[in-house]
Amino acid sequence: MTGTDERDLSSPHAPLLASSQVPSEHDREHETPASELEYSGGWFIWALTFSAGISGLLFGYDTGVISSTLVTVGSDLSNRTLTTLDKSLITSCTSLFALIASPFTGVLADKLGRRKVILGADALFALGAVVQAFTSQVWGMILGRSIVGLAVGSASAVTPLYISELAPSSARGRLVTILSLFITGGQVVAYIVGWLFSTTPGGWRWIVGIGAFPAFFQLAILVFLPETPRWLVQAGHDVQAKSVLTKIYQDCPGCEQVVNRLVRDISQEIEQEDSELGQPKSHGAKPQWIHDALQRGQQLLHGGNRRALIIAMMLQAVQQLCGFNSLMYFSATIFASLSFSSPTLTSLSVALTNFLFTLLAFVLIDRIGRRRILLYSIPVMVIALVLCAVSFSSMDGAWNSEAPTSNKPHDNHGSAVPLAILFCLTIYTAAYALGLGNVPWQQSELFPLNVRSLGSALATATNWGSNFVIGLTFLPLMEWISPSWTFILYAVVCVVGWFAVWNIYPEMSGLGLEEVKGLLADGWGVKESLRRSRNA
Ligand SMILES: O[C@H]1[C@H](O)[C@@H](O)[C@H](O)[C@@H](O)[C@H]1O
Repeated sequence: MTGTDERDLSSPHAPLLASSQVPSEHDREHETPASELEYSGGWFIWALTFSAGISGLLFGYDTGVISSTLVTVGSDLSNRTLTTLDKSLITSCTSLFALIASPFTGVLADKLGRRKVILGADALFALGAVVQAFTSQVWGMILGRSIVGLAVGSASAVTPLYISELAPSSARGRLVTILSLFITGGQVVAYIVGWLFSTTPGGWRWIVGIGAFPAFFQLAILVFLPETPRWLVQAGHDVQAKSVLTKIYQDCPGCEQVVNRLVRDISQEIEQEDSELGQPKSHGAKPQWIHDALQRGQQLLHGGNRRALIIAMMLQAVQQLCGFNSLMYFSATIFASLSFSSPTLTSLSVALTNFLFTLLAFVLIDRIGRRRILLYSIPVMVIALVLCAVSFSSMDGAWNSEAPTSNKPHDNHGSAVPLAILFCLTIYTAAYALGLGNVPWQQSELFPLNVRSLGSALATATNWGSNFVIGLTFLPLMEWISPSWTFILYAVVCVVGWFAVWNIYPEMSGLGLEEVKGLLADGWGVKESLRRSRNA
């Protein structure tokens, strides 16, 4: 770092622009706020989003791949057929380690930068894939899946943060949705690869090992990707921040003004946060980064930050507790029980629907808005779940998740009920993909810069905690309270989620990241956000 092109780190929030560059009052009045620009970003930001989105592909691939792995592994591990306990541990250790990794990711992303955490996640993705592909023991598989869990946890926390901090506000929704497209696309690829290798002896080693390739690819290209301007300003690298922003806004009319305005907004936000805090430094006992992390934790629990955290955690909890991943992990089991001739192919239809409707969400999200898309789509999920429950209740025989294929508890050949269930689950998946599947990943936009990565990380931990609960409880619930009541339970979660969204989730579409703070400062900001979006 050279003294001439960087701010003095000892006063990290000193005025950002050299005095000759500081605009006059008159200039400021005529500057266009970045949030009011109809600018969807040039090739640079799209290239960055696609490169970062590979993390989403890995996340989707590694979570989607488990169902086919479990059914093709045979007795290759520890020379025995997998027990139910083996299967549960192999499946759930990934969510558990993702849950453990995500809060630490927040601290690391602040200390080292967003980009380095993505690099670290890639290394873990590759290592986890290699360990799984070469192991011949059950514990080796659990170890590999746990390493992948650490990778998934950190990638899922840091990548939306990275993309939303780079994105121009009018395209932010769409750019973050690209991540969901990569996740759901990764799941489709995992189902297809699983199906292709299902009859090859030892094919499961390929299924899990293939996950290493995108990780290596991303590792190679990430070297060329920049850090986010917001992190750079916070770390005192202002000139680099400006040059990244200049590339992002290069095709935008009045680019220089917009960039100046943005840099000043970010730096003012940091200054204000520091002055609210009084910037006490750590003395003695605790290292500075622990001190900073604790301080951020305290800040997160106050006022608007606490509201942002509640919204982000609520959305992530509803995304998982609505039960969607029970389909992702066990749809083949469900369809086998319903006597479909090719359960894996039938479950591929769920993954495909999820992907295609995420694509539709990508087109619609910035136009319709996050809040509205949720308020429209969740009721459709409720209706589909209730109809699914009614269909299940009209079937004979009790559910048996231990041996759904051999015992065929539901002998329904010739009945229309399995098709009705497939139809309801497809509608449920489509509505989920339009709203809940992707909106919660817009979480970073809710938080001001100083608590953004910690807040996003805690929301991501909520996602993985709830994912773990669903993965662990779905099959027992189907047996204990019946399929109908299980789906009714998910419908109740959706209803509760709908009311929570209605009451506390303001419309974020089109707001600049620096404006959101004001919205949540004195309340949930729902009315104010609706007023603004009507006027926009
Ligand atoms: O956004 C994603 C997506 O909807 C996936 O299909 C699902 O498996 C994940 O849990 C979720 O976080």
